[in-house]
Amino acid sequence: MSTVNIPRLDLNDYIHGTEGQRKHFSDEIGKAFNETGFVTITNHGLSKELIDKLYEQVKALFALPEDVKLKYEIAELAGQRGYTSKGKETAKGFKVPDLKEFWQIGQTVTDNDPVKFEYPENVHVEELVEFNAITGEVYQKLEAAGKHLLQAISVYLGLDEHYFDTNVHNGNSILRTLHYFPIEDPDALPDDAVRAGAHEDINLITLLIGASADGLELLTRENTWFPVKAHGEDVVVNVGDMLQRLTNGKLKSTTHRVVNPPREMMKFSRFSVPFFLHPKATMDLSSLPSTIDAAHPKQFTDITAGAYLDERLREIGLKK
Ligand SMILES: O=C(O)CCC(=O)C(=O)O
Ligand SMILES: [Fe+2]
Repeated sequence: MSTVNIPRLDLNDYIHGTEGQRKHFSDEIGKAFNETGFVTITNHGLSKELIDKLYEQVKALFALPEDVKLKYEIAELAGQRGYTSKGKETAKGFKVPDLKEFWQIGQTVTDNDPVKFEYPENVHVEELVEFNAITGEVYQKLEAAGKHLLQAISVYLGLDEHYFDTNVHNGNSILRTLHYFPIEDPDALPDDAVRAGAHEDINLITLLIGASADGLELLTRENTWFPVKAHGEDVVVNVGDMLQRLTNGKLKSTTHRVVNPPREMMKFSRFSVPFFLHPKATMDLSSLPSTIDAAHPKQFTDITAGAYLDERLREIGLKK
């Protein structure tokens, strides 16, 4: 099995570091995103206490009776807010849906930005008094960490450090809390049913809490699957398709999946919480001219973030 280098980087080095530490951080994240598309991050701004509280809430949410959860599955929202039940999302190219249920939380605009009229309201979980406040706090902290990461990436790409700032401010990011449910009868599973089928993320970058649980794997350039492991509370960050398009493939949106556990572990749940960092719908994802030359011809058609998201949600079955 080939080994993959997923560097562990300290976000403090970028936010509060010396010029040398900041440059080192930008170089390392850029190099990793160019090679494997994945890094792990420490000092991301989420305390262990907040992460523990988050998981308490997430476990309580999915433990609610099915009929209560179904109250919060609202077809017009295409899974973008509230609950999405088992069997709804199917990775592109797969026939059998993923073995998961999830809940999504979106942007809260607190200033006068007219974009607020474009976003649906978040869905409030009446049964859990702390759920919305805690997930809201996690959303803000991951968004803040994500903005710093994009600044470091901008420097690596030779752009202004604040290139992404205005598009990410009040962007269409999504916090997804995920439950891979227990499989009571593994023999009854269709052959190709998995927790999360091989896919690439749609957005700019993804920040994932909970990758310390087994199961997440990335596809190497040699076409082998490699397990992604994170220490304790580290956040795993990977490139999504929007950043890959913008950089004409210089930064790689790496295929990944969540495999089923060994048979004796099938009766246990797995939880994880990815934050999909999206820009505003109006952001132009046309590849940067600096990433196109004779050796790297233009690979993607020009499209805005909003139109691209729409296309992708239809492909995975969330939007009709
Ligand atoms: O659950 C995980 O570890 C990863 C989930 C994931 O890749 C996704 O939801 O896009
Ligand atoms: Fe993913």
